[in-house]
Amino acid sequence: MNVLSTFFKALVPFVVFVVYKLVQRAWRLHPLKRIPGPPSASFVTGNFSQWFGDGAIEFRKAMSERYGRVIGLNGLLGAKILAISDPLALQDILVKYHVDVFDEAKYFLEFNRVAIGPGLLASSGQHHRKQRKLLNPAFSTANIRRLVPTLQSITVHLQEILRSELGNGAKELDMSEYLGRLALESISQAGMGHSFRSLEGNDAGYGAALKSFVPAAARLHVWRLFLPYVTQTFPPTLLRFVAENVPWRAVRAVVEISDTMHVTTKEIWAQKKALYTRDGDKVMAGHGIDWKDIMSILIKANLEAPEADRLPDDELLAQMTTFLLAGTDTTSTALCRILHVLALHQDAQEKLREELATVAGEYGKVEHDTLRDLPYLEAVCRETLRLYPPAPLVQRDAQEDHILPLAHAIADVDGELVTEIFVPRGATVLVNIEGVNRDPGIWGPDAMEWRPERWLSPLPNSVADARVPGIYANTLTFLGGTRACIGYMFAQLEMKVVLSQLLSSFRFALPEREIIWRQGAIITPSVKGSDSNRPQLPLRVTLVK
Ligand code: HEM
Repeated sequence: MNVLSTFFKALVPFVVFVVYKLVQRAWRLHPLKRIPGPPSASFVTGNFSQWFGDGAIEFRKAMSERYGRVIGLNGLLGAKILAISDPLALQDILVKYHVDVFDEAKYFLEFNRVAIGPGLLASSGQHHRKQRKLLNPAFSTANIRRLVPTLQSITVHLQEILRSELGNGAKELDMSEYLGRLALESISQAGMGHSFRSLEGNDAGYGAALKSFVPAAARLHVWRLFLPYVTQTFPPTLLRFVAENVPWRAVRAVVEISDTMHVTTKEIWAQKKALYTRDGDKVMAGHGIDWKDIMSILIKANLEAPEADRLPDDELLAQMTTFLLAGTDTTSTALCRILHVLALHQDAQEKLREELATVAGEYGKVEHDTLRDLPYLEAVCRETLRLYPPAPLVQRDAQEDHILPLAHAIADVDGELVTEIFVPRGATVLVNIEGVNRDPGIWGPDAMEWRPERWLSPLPNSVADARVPGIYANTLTFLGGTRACIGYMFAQLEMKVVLSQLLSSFRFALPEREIIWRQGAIITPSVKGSDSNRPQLPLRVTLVK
């Protein structure tokens, strides 16, 4: 108890220091007040709850329509924030000045370092580049392609589970639950060559920890902002002791979850590394381990890399949980969205099924190259990921003063046209992924419509002219620049494998209850009126005759 009371006493000057820093920051960000945006809803949290809380999806849409490509929002304690979808400004933020000026927020990196370990989501600048240099080749087309049989057999397993649920009739099934389990099984087998038996509904250990990580982290949302100050001020052993004993369930939950994930990945890692170090390439042939997975590829790549490019074990180990965290809910919610739109657009669902029927084998399996080249499947995936990006925003913080150029002039609060914006050091910019993907100036007047056909004929010139700095289909869904999604090819492949097999076997239709979409860390499906935080996508499922 003594340690705790000393800690809380030491906290007083610390809190004063933090408040001073916040006020100083709000003052420095004063120039951003010239950018028009909605009035603040609260002095303490500004527009945060409107932008990220219930009703956020509609609020953001209304703000983009009203204020356009640069929106001046209110953040914590009156600090100004910009939400940006101007492609030229985004070139600066994501590509040109990413390493020197605009990086992930410090609190985000620090929280991930403490909770997940020193992986991609915890590293910045040149160090982040070094990690990507070693990791990128593991996600090459050739390596991802070798994972097709793994993904297909996981989907066959799901097909069998759904068939036995249905018997001979139709049934309402929560597809979010099944797709969540499938996404976890896919990334754990592809990422670590390990099954957590998620499809069987195994809800213990690593799988459970992974599922509860994001909600647990979200409960600490505002408090996470102070973490960089806390870790700079107090030694790690004291912080660990406090975190384990503090009467605050959310903190203790994060500690427990983080320990479970760390211990599990470490065991799998140690086993594989020992085998590889002993037997080298010969090990690929056996030991009952699937050596096609990303972890095995990385163990080999790291041991063979020149000394200067190698990463320490703890950094490689942390990537495993990073991949699983970043690749599970994003992919499952994207798949949920596709099934939902196909349930809304039965004609499109039928057209896709017809395209698949010409090429699908047993269980609806399609060869990799054929799957990649199916035009309507590609169009459905692109259009859904354009209109409904699972992660609609990401945050970047300016490390230095910077002048952002704009492709399209905006009027400031006095109605004066400006073609560049002064962004002071410490300012937060939100990369408005959704804003870019839905911009009628880029996509045309039907930008808000779900119309896969747009991808089957040449896109308007405005799409190429906009020079969106994204890695996927002129959108920002998987972002762009050095921090672009490392798993984007894997995610696309997984989505196509799953869709081809599920649509060959099942029809999906809307339930009686209304499905709505909610903003959390990512956008997830729910049922109107439900107070559950768990994603839900009840669809009426029938067997295809
Ligand atoms: C439809 C599915 C997916 C979407 C929409 C998506 C989207 C994104 C976005 C927007 C970012 C940038 C985040 C930021 O900078 O703050 C990102 C980063 C990342 N994604 Fe994905 N992702 C998906 C699937 C995956 C998969 C399957 C993996 C598995 C490996 C993955 C691994 C990562 C990692 C590790 C990063 C951090 C990259 C870095 O900082 O260098 N993602 N993703």
